[in-house]
Amino acid sequence: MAKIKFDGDGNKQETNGKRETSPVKGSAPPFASSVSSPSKKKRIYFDADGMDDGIRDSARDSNHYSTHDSTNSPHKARRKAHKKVDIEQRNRMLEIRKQLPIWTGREALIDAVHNNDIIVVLGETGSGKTTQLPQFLLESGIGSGRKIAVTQPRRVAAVSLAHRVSQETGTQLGSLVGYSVRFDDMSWKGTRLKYMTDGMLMRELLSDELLSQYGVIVIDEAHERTLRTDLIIGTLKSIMRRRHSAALPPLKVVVMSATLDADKFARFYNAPVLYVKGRQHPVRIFNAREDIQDYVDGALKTIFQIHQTQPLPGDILVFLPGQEEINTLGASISLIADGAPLKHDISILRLYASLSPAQQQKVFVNAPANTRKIILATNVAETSITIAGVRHVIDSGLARERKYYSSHGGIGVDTLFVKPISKSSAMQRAGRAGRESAGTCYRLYTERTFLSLPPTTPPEIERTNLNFAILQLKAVSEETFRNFEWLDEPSEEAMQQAHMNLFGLGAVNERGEITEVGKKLAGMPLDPGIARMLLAAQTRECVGTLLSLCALLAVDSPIYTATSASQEQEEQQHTRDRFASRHGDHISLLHIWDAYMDVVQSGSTGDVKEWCVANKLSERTLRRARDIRSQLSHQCLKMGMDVSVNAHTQDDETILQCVLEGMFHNVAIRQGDGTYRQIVNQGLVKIHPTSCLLQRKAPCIMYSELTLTTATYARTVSAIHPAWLRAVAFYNQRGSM
Ligand SMILES: Nc1ncnc2c1ncn2[C@@H]1O[C@H](COP(=O)(O)OP(=O)(O)OP(=O)(O)O)[C@@H](O)[C@H]1O
Repeated sequence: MAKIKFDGDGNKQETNGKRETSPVKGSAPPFASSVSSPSKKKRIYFDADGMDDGIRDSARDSNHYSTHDSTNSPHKARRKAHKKVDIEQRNRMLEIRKQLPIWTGREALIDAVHNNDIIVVLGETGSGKTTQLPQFLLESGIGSGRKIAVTQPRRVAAVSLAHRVSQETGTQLGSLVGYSVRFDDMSWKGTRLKYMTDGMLMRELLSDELLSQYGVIVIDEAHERTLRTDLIIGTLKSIMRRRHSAALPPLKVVVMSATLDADKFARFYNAPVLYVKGRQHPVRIFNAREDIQDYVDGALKTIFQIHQTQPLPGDILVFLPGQEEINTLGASISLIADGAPLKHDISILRLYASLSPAQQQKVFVNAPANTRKIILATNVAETSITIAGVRHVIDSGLARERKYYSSHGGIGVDTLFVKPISKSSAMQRAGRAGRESAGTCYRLYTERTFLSLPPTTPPEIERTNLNFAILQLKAVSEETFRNFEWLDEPSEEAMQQAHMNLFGLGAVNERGEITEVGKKLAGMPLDPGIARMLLAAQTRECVGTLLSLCALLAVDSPIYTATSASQEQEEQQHTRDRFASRHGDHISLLHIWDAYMDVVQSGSTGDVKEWCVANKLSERTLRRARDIRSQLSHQCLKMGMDVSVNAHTQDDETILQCVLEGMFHNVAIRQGDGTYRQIVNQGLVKIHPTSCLLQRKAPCIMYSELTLTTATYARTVSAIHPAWLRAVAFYNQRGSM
């Protein structure tokens, strides 16, 4: 294997975004404890499908304690756990906490929150903001005995932080300290410190407009400017005012940011800024001598260069744009590792957004002795988290991003594409190697390329459609929508398009007011279009089937996709052919689902695994879809829907008509040259090669998403009858009356 050449004499370091030239400092602490004995022969471990572990079990148990659970005994158990504190552990962790830079500012921070309703904390990464500041507030009794919420843009961070802080407090996860993320709630009414995604706090607003159960809201990673964080920041301003007039105790707000964007938040809220100095261990940066086009291959070579030359302990974290690249690289690593003599065992783990929280948490489990963990991740691992043991980062410099293209007079489209990251992302990625000790970061791009990157990623509000945002604000109340102040005002055109989309879905009426349909759509933890499909299914009595389809659309494709081996590509094509429907990919997905559920219901866990392997399907993805389906089903039952699978209304065309009600704007008509023209903005799209409709020449198609690579490709495509479009327009608008 040819070696990758990196620039860097080992002196270049990056510490919290500052490039320095001092020599490497700090020494590595001993490796965290290992759990199994080393083998003579080198082994490869995988986060294989179906491989359950302790975390999975505890997550499963946690459902018994869910706040949604109406039985009493779990609450009793929680209450009991709530009172149990492992004093020894708490004291041991206290010594570690006291080493963090933020500890010296403890009193000043508590005073500042006492004396101000809002403060902005500008803290360097690694200073201890996220784990410590909420504990300081809890310990000081701020918040009138109400809960403290800490919002995170990403699920994996919310869950792992709650794990860490519950350890630090010596309590059981889900009792004093808990988390709440989409489709997974590990908290109860007695939880005082709740790490949650910004999206979950938005959802809580739907049932508690003034967030009356909270005394403090801490908004973490505010500089990431996700759409939901922006929505919370804007909404809190009016909530604070309205809590005063409702004679509720004041709501305290802490906005935490890692960059100089802090000034923007301070101006917005007219709030003081407090600075916390950070402590980041030095990270040596190595830039590639030339930009590496085949970054998967570049990452592969770099992994083995590190593995064969660097001592243990020292796990490797690789940043890639998406799941496809992760799967490709994972397969290549195991191929090479199978045939080559390795210095140590390796354990390959994956981390990306659509994995379940339990699957994501596997990356935090220590590797067995004499084993190097290789974690293949997307940008979900970029901020907030600490993966113990990681000393080396490999950065492809790329991320998959969703961007919304608006269009004059029509309805814009969401497109996924791979693009270079920002400088601040690159620095965050490098920083993951220096959380516990000195580390190294290998960039698969030149220093020149790094210097040409934009300083920050633009706020999500500038690259997303506003359907969700407007619907959520209106669902909280028209007053919330009217009083809402944007940190960055979206364009008038984007607002109009969102209103048009929502009108098309029947979510708002012609005066722009939210309808009953709109309120139902906002209440579902889904994109409004997907939620609309479920409502359509209610009318057509096929909710049970649509639930399965919506769950499948919420995860990645269960069919293994890209790997470079042509034999594997052929096998994947066989899988697609085996389950293919003449109607297209949506029904094909349901064919996979039905076959999978047959095996689940009749076979053992081993049978399911074997069946998935034999059919080239990801059991992990299907299991995740099953989890999501059961959560959605619970939600639909609460809304009074019949979720049974009704054999009489199961015909494929009825199901596709339901899908079309939520995706009416994702429709294209076939042209003479074989391409398709979108009906809403006249753009040209091609059917993705993985679609079973590729050869069918259907005159009219609908699709779930567009991907922009060498052309604009429609993915998850089905053939529809043009006459259905008229019926859909009628149904949706009838819903809005
Ligand atoms: N799960 C963990 N395992 C080991 N150490 C941890 C863990 N979580 C946090 N730490 C330690 O605590 C330090 C502070 O973490 P914390 O997340 O509070 O920092 P932060 O200031 O919020 O940084 P960031 O902005 O990067 O999230 C980390 O640098 C690390 O040394």
